[in-house]
Amino acid sequence: MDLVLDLDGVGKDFSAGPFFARRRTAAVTEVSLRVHAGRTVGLVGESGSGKSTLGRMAVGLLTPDRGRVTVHGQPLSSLTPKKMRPFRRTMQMVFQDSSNSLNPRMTLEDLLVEPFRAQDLHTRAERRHRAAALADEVGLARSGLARLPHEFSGGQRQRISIARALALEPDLLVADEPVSALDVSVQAQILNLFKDIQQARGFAMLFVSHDMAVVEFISDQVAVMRAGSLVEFGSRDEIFDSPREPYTRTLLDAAPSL
Ligand SMILES: Nc1ncnc2c1ncn2[C@@H]1O[C@H](COP(=O)(O)OP(=O)(O)OP(=O)(O)O)[C@@H](O)[C@H]1O
Repeated sequence: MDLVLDLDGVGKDFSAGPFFARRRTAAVTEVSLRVHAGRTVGLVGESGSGKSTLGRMAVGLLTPDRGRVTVHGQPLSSLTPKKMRPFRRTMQMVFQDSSNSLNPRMTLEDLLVEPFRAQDLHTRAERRHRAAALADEVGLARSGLARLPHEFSGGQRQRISIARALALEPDLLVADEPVSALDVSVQAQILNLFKDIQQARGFAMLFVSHDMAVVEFISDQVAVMRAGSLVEFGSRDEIFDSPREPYTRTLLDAAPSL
């Protein structure tokens, strides 16, 4: 299978504490992890375990202090800022609060055209054509293309964010708690959408969530993080049916009934 994301011993330190006693602490100590095309790795662990930091390093939004991030054979550290710009298209991220960053004055069509404009791709007519196709793909009615973000529900706004992430045909999608802010019934719809678009497009996905039920539904493999380290990695069934680590068992026991 096609290897898309290869994290090799990556780590990241942050400065913490008051100015007179500042110290560097590791948010991520040293993590190695691979994600293949068409596959989803769920990333779980308690708050502060380093999941978001790892996700940001995977798409090049944060530079690791240790180790190497390779996407489709290309080590990100070897890319100059100029080369990074077109390469960034291949790695996209969807956040819990992505929809808050939608420009409130832009229509749905403008929002879906923007990724093409930013990369200077396609003619104006072609951009509009692609915007409409993206709306279809994520289940937004074309009749809504002239509407503004506040006219959509939270779930629909997350669909808009997903469509924008898909616009440039990424090989890797990092989703950081993308359904955590949504009602449970809407969560299921958005999770199904992630599955459908992955099946259709074949991108690799790293899916960060604190919710074990969500992770069980979406993942092929599961990575468990604790205090910046990877403590367990396995297939979904291994992790959920016969976890080796007591910490993984604690997470499962703490989860509401699956
Ligand atoms: N920009 C930053 N500056 C300083 N410290 C940071 C920064 N980002 C994260 N940290 C710290 O790094 C550690 C890991 O944070 P991270 O957000 O990656 O964890 P997480 O598992 O995603 O947690 P959560 O589920 O709460 O988001 C935490 O101790 C956090 O306080």
